[in-house]
Amino acid sequence: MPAGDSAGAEARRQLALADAHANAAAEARAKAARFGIAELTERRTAATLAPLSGVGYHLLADRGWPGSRTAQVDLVVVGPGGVFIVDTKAWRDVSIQGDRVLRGQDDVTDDLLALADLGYAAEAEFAEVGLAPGEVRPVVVLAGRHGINERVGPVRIVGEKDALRHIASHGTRLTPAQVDSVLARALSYFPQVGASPPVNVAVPEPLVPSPAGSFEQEALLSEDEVQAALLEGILASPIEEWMSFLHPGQAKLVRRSFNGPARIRGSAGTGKTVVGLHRAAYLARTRPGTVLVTTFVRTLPGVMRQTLARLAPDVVDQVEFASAHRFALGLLKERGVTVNLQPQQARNAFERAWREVASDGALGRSSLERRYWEEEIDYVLKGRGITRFEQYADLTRTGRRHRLTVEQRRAVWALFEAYTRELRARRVHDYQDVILLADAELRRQPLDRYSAVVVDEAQDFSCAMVRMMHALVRDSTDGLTLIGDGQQSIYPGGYTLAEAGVSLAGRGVVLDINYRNTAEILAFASRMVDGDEFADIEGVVARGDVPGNVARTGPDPVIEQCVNRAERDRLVVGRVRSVTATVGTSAGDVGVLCVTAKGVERAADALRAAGFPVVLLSDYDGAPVDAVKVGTIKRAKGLEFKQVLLADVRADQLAGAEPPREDASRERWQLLRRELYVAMTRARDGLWLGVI
Ligand SMILES: Nc1ncnc2c1ncn2[C@@H]1O[C@H](COP(=O)(O)OP(=O)(O)OP(=O)(O)O)[C@@H](O)[C@H]1O
Repeated sequence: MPAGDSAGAEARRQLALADAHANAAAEARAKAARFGIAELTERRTAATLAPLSGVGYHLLADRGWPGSRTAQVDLVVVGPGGVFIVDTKAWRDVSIQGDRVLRGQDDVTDDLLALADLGYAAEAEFAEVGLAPGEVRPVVVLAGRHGINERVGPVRIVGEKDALRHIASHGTRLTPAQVDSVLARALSYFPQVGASPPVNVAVPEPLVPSPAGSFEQEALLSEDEVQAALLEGILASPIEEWMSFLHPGQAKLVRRSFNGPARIRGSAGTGKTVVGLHRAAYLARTRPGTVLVTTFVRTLPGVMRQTLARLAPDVVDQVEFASAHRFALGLLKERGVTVNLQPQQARNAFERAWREVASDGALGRSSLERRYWEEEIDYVLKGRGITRFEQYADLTRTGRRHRLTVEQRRAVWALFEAYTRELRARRVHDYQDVILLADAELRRQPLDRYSAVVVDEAQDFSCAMVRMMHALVRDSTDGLTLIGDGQQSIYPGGYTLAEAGVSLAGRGVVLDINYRNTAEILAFASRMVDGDEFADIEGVVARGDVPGNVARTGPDPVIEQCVNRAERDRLVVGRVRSVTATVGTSAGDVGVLCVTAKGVERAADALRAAGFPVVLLSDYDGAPVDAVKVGTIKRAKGLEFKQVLLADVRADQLAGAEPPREDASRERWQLLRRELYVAMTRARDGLWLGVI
């Protein structure tokens, strides 16, 4: 080969090599630019959030993405406000429209899905130590942006300048010990990332330029802004422990999926409502639509709403709270169905029907009081929505101890017909009619508004109420959660879920740690229901759940024997005075509970006369108020107080008293004892009974 040819070939080879190097360099530069931007923005986010470490937060940077060999999590922040999984995005022309995120014209919502998925997985991981699911928050920080604070699905999107305030604003939700336990879990869950792989190119090792100088440019937040944001968080009123940190069993139950209606039960104070509220928040966060939380007592939903507003402020607007009747009335109004609820006129209608067809007949002559027959119609017939005698003729009257003859059933039916005629003639409805109308309306035209329904104190619901709630979600996955305790049933009659068309098929969970009462209070209260058998909604005769664990101890309950009512009033006032004199108990921590409305009136008058602020439970909406709460036991369902006083108990109603022999009286006696059990188990620290 001529010399000129060889020189030419070498020149081309060198040129080709130069091109290859140039291409490699261009590629490396482009890659470096991408990483450089990411590094820069991530560092800026870390720098922005760094002041949080002064108030108890830990910032874990560049941790491995669990389950991935290469992906990284920019920043995991663990502190008093919970866990924040932070991903920084250098997205410029980004806009948020409803539940979608757009970059220019492109929909990039799916880019957030990986972070959302990581959030779900991390929730499960941290539930193992008891962290409530809502305390794990995926956050996207938009580099260079400010004035943004939006939520897309479970992901919060904030501007770079808003990130510090956002995290600090969660205040103190975890104690230092809980932060430590979550941190330990985070350190193992988000693994440390190893060194980067060596640069693999056939060129001399490139010199890595120092991070872009612009990093130190203008501070994102001024010193004052940082201080203000941190202070706001520190001053935020602390939440109660169980709002963020649960028993691991509870935390896992909150997230557990059931492929149809499910039931959570457990004796008083075992955290059923707590789990129900967390579950409502969790369901609201993880699926579109509204979650309905419902219960029987009219005022309880308001109280629960107040609690959820502190527990899960991010989703409280996606959860609707309504008593069964409030819900039914709302539905009927929405559908244009006329309903005229007039409880007093309904009572008059019953009175008249009784006089006309029953007082001189089989019912009037029986040994049972009129009230028994009234309840038969109210709970056994209308509570189920029975409309034909054949349905009643051989009905198993669950929970009704007294057997009825065929003649008596016929007489009940005649009374029922007469009562119904009277109601129609007056154009009025009773409480049960409201539910039956709504139930019928839902059958006529279903309602698809709710993704889930959580029923608390489900044992108070009638069969028709359960059917109505079930109709809202049918057998959908996690649609219906019934929470309750048959031992706390205080209304006559019963039914089985099968009658309501609901099948649990084994989807039941029992909670068995009592968090509320001292062992002394619980032991005392349990004597009220010792050996009590009741008809459980799952169709079995149940004995009541007994908690396996009661964590706290305290003084024995106090029983004061009073000679008359005036003395009892004085002693009630004296007891309230002495418990509110102790450190840590104020008027708002005291509940004075009565069996009768008259008792409520007396106690409230006596306390007011002694200068105590009083709020009646019938007016209480859960907003913190430093006044003694006074009300009937029925109104106190689901509530709790540090100190409870029972102000109108009779000696013969207390433990040790012999149950009556006659079936109907025995049934009533047991209902009353369960009511007293409910009242006593409202007490966290102290229980007092004024007995005549
Ligand atoms: N994991 C927990 N850690 C600490 N306290 C808890 C926990 N779970 C529940 N509690 C406390 O126990 C109390 C009782 O819980 P909750 O009201 O949910 O019980 P419940 O089973 O619904 O009671 P009831 O049936 O008697 O109304 C709560 O107010 C809370 O103070």
